Amino acid sequence: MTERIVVVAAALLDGDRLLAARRSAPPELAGRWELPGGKVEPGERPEDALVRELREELGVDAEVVERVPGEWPLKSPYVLHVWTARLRPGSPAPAPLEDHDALRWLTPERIWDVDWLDQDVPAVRETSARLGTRAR
Ligand SMILES: Nc1nc2c([nH]c(=O)n2[C@H]2C[C@H](O)[C@@H](COP(=O)(O)OP(=O)(O)OP(=O)(O)O)O2)c(=O)[nH]1
Repeated sequence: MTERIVVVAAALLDGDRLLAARRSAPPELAGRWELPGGKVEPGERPEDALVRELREELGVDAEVVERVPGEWPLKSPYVLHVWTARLRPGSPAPAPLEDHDALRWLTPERIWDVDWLDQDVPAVRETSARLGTRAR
């Protein structure tokens, strides 16, 4: 059985707005939008991996809030886990430092304005449904 590797991604929130990031690489993913994050390293807690990735990729100081239940398959052997997160007080604003060339804060009604990676669509749908439910 192939070992599966977890990619942790953030539903980074500012109030009801969600951050979307446009990939700049590799070529097959470039130009499409994703939830920022990356691979969990061996022995690393997923929450720590996410905080590390958000610092490296966006230059932010973030805290993880909670896991969005579910697991979505990516290109084998990767699977996607999503956690909600928010910026800590005093954090710099996100900037596309690595892997991305554009960022957008999306309000709930704008969530489908960007061209999400196909494999991210179910994860974004589940995340936005849960956020919508909680807000009501
Ligand atoms: N971060 C992230 N990666 C995703 C998403 N959807 C998706 O298919 N991927 C893929 C792209 C990559 O093949 C893999 C993780 O990529 P990554 O490039 O962000 O991870 P990383 O920073 O740890 O990678 P590396 O450059 O250090 O190897 O998962 C998503 O929403 N967020």
